[in-house]
Amino acid sequence: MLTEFFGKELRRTMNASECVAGLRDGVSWNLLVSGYCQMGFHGKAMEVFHDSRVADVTLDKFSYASVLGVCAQMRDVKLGEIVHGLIFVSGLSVHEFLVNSLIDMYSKCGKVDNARLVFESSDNVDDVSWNSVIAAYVRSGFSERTLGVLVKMHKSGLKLNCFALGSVLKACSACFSGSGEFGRVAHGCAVKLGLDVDVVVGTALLDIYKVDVGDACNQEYRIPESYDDIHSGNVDQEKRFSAALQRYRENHSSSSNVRDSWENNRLAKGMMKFGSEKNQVFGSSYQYVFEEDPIEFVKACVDNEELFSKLESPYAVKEKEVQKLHDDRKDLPIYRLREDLLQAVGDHQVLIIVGETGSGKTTQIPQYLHEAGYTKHGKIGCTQPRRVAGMSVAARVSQEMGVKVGHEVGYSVRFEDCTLSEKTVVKYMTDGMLLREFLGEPDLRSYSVLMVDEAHERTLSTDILFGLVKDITCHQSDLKLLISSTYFDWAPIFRIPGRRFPVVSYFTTAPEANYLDAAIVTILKIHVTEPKGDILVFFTGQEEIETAEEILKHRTRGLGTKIAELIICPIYANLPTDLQNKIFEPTPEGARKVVLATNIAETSLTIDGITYVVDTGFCKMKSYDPRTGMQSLLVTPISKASATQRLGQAGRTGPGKCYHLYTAHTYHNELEENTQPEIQRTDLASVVLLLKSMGIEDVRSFDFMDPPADEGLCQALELLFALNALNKKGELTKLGRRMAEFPLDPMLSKTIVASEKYRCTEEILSIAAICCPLATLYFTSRRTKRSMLIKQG
Ligand SMILES: Nc1ncnc2c1ncn2[C@@H]1O[C@H](COP(=O)(O)OP(=O)(O)OP(=O)(O)O)[C@@H](O)[C@H]1O
Repeated sequence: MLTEFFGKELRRTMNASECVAGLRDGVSWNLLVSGYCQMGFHGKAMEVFHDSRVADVTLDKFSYASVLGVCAQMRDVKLGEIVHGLIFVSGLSVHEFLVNSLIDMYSKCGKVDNARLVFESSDNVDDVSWNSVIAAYVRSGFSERTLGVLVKMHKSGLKLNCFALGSVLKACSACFSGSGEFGRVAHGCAVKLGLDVDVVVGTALLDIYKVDVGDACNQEYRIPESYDDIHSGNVDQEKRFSAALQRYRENHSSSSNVRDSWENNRLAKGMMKFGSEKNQVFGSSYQYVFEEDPIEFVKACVDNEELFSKLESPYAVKEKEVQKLHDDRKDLPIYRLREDLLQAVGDHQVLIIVGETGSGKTTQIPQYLHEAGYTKHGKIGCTQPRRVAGMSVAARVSQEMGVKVGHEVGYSVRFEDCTLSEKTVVKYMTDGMLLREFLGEPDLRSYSVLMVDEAHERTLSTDILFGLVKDITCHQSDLKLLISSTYFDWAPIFRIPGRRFPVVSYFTTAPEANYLDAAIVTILKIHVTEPKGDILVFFTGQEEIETAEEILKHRTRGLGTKIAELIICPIYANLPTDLQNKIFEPTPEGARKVVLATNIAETSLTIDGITYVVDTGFCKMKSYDPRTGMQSLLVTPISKASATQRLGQAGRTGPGKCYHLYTAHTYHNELEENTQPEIQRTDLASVVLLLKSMGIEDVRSFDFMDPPADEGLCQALELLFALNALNKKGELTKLGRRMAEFPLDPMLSKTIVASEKYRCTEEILSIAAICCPLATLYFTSRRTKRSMLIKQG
């Protein structure tokens, strides 16, 4: 009734968007989709179907079946594949009802192999499925395969319907030219099932016998005489079947063996003869026997002439690349403000720069300053909270400047210094590395500009840096300090409005119970339904990333060639650099890359081609309990600032979409504005040791942006005293100075220094490397190891 009502309503309005505007629940969407399909308004049906996806409504199996019907009628296999993907993702592919619709759609669109795959990979097939796949084979002219399915079906005890039987008989006539036992079997079946009186079946039978009459080699088929009681008009099934069998037995003795006849038939088909049949062929006659299913070949390379005509000179390619980089730089929102920015930097010693993520702060500002001559009297240093960001930004900037990484543009991260002291003028580094430089060069004389990037992340090192550089700028008027962040307002602010590419944000309608599952479903949904573009997904850590990788591999393997290839690239801090770099490799044509990342990929990292971002809404955060002295990593909801950063990753190299796996209500009401500064949730012993080694005696009066709790500071002082790093007066001891040289927890530093005395330094170094929380040792998870062992048997 409702459908009817909707039908009338549709007829009246004929405007999907009007109807959609009023839709509230899944039932209405389903009615509307089915209604349009049934009434033959295919365009409208597809419009509503598309709108339902935008509204993130999951349709029911009937709607999907209707849409598949439309795809079949429109022969639109691309759309059919998308619907197939949606069905798979929504877990509806177990319904035999939809299996049959899929087989039908693929067969009508000429994708018989896909139809077969659906049929073979489904556990829930019924006689309709068998009949559908037979019809698919016949439609595509695969006569032998048809008969193969028929035999299997017969063995499974399932019944043919009249359409499928008609198809089978057609296949017999096409395949065997009337020579086969299959034809007789099929005819026998028709009689037994009472289907030989059906118009479709009858016509097919006539076809078989027509072929027979024309075939001089095979005289074995004859139309069975009437075996019904003509006078009474009764149809006697038993009699029909025994009559058909009798004919079969009569002819069987004279006929050649079925297998022989089949082989002869195949041989005759596969034999290629040259010249006229009557003429003598010179030399011995060659026979070429072709395989049943020809192997398809693809041209590996164009011929030389074609190749040379297409080949561009390497110089032309290089020029094009340079031109593109040049054009890309001009497209950035910051480009219009270049002169104003230089003016502002000239006018103010400290400047806060506020701009959307991806507007060009990190890559462009150091270049503008270099071009304006700021590097004549010192370097430009730019700090990053993470090493991978420091390395990749340096690579990008050196590319844009047309120089080698490590020469004019370099980077310095823990364990890797890629700079030349006499040549490097633009230096990207982690904030921790700049802190280390303070130890050797307390006034930072070698720098003319310092840019503290991503300051809103409030890492421990960034906070300490602030206190130190603020102090230096008071005495050194020629050192410029730029702070890139939306967080601060204690200095003049320079704003860069606009984002290079738009990003559409989506929230879930209800909270997700399991964000890992939700992320997997979202990835698969994007993969099968959305246009070209790579995906970046944020998880909290290595273990989660590995689990997601395993599940994704398992699920996509199950889909075989039905979907495009999905290349999975994990990235987390402990992954070796060469494996981390895989995320930057270009995605091959026709495939899609999905980067599974921790918040390592949240800032300053541009992965070319990322169009979709999936934000799970959580991250792992360091937490410290001063009472127990225990440090731990806790899974915590991210801040709004983090969510904005994550979203920004989708619009760096093109327009994008960001799927937040939490509700808009959660975003507006439950997420903190900013991440809590690390200094307030960490063990302060190493901070105090570092400050002491820099000559800051009264640590409590240091200009912290957000001072840590007194309790934490006292505990840190006590620990350093217990380790003999400080004396009774709170001054740094000789041992303390040596300990401060190590970028480690003071307890580990003390252990290493003490190992000298006990002559076990080598062993202690190994132990310290394992204990260090940021150890670059690469562990595979227990799960991966277990699966490797299972594979090895
Ligand atoms: N490796 C790269 N490949 C392609 N494009 C890049 C690359 N690095 C940077 N870009 C381009 O330069 C733009 C500016 O990047 P940049 O890191 O300077 O932005 P930002 O304003 O500092 O953002 P954020 O605050 O998130 O670091 C990017 O949006 C992107 O279009």
